[in-house]
Amino acid sequence: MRFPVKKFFSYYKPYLMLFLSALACAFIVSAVTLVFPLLVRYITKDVLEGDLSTALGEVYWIGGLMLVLVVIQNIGNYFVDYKGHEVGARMERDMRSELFAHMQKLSLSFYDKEKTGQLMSRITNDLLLLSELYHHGPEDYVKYLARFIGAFVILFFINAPLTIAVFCFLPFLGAFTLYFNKKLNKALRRNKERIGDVNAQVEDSLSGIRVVKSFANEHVEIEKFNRENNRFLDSRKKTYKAEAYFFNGVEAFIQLITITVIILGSASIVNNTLELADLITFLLYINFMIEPIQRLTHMSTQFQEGITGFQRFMEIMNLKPAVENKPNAITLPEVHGEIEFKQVSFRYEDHLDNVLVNLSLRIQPGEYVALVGPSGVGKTTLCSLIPRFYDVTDGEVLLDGINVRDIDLQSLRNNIGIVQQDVYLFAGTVMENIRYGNPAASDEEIITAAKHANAHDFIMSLPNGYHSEIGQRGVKLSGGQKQRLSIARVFLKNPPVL
Ligand SMILES: Nc1ncnc2c1ncn2[C@@H]1O[C@H](COP(=O)(O)OP(=O)(O)OP(=O)(O)O)[C@@H](O)[C@H]1O
Repeated sequence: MRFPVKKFFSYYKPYLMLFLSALACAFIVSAVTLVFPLLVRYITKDVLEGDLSTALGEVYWIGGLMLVLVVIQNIGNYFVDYKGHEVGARMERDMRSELFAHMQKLSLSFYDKEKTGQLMSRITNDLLLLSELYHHGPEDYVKYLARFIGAFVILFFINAPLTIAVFCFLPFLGAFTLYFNKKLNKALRRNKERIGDVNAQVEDSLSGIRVVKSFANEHVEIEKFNRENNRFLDSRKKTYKAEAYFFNGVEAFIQLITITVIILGSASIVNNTLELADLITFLLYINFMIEPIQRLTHMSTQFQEGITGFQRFMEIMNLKPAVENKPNAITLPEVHGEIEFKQVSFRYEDHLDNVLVNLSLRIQPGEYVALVGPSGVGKTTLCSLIPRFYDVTDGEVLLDGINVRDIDLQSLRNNIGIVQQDVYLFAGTVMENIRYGNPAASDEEIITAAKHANAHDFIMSLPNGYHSEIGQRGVKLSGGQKQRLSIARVFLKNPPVL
């Protein structure tokens, strides 16, 4: 996949002014920092080696100036830390909302394949790291590039040969960094997949906690979890190994540069081509040149983490829902409810066998139909084709004579109600769960729907009646009670096709 540069930067757009202000502050802070060694040089070279009777007064002045610079630096850093992070957090919020909205649009065939825990990991961890890159990345580049270039220019004017000697190390350091970047990218990507697996395992084990307990299989779940947890550890160990090589390699380069400066600088003093004050300044500025390179390692890790997070984000964003609206899809007028299957064949995936083959069936409005057959023969599958949870492989499904593929999805599904075999209720109150069938319904309508579903009596016996909390997935209700609520939910929707 080519890296979508335009898309990557598009998330800055709403916060451009704030972001640019933070960048400007980062630049000012760096520029101010560069002044300090120059002031030290001025004191050691010009003030203390000049007329000592006026020296102290001048030192006080310079000290005062340094204080002012410190204040500017701190205000700038405060703005960068606070507003810079805010920009990153806002972008992260936007992307998370976009990703969640996109996931909601993806078809069931996508969820058949993906693990919920993995998806949760993408939407939480990955974006967190990406937001770090979004605000720290450019800030760090501006900050350290300004320091690096500033220090290089100043050092060049102080002593060109010594500066060039230092500079000669940098291409090697660059090549070294590039080599490890690739390794780290791979390692960080693997880490993300592994933590996703851990999440998926937690999600699976905890969702099925009742089954786990009924089989007294806690040890099995612990074993499965530990397997994933250890795989994550192994993956992180590999990352740390690569990082340790990388960080220490860079450290060695830095020490080599410092030693070179000390030796060459001392030799230059002996040869009278450099003054001691200049060597001190040199050593002070060397840090300004080295620090960006030192940070480069951190920045490249941050960069890799952010970029892999973005790539994983785009992998989902680039997925098109398998079932989509056609251009100019029809919004249904009043629906009578005639359903026709015309020589329908269906398989869940290309490599799987057909579940339905050449099936034809017509259901008249007002007709009740029961499909009877062995388990797994395709009864649920057949029902799933009417609201287009999946599209037929061959043939067509018609609602009131219109191919369901030509109907606007929202309009189609608004006219169909389904009580699933596996009842799913949301955490919340009884009232909220029934209202899910029609968010605009009044309390009276909800109570009527509950009465029709034979749920009113048991609801009234709950401690808070319709306002009773039913727990995660309705755990506080019996199986039959859950089914009645889900029937009430569909009655409230009152669709032409049930
Ligand atoms: N999401 C899916 N992906 C792949 N295969 C599936 C999927 N859902 C169902 N199947 C397969 O399709 C076949 C038909 O399943 P379906 O759920 O329609 O059966 P059913 O007749 O409703 O069974 P039951 O009476 O047991 O509920 C089964 O062999 C099943 O394994």
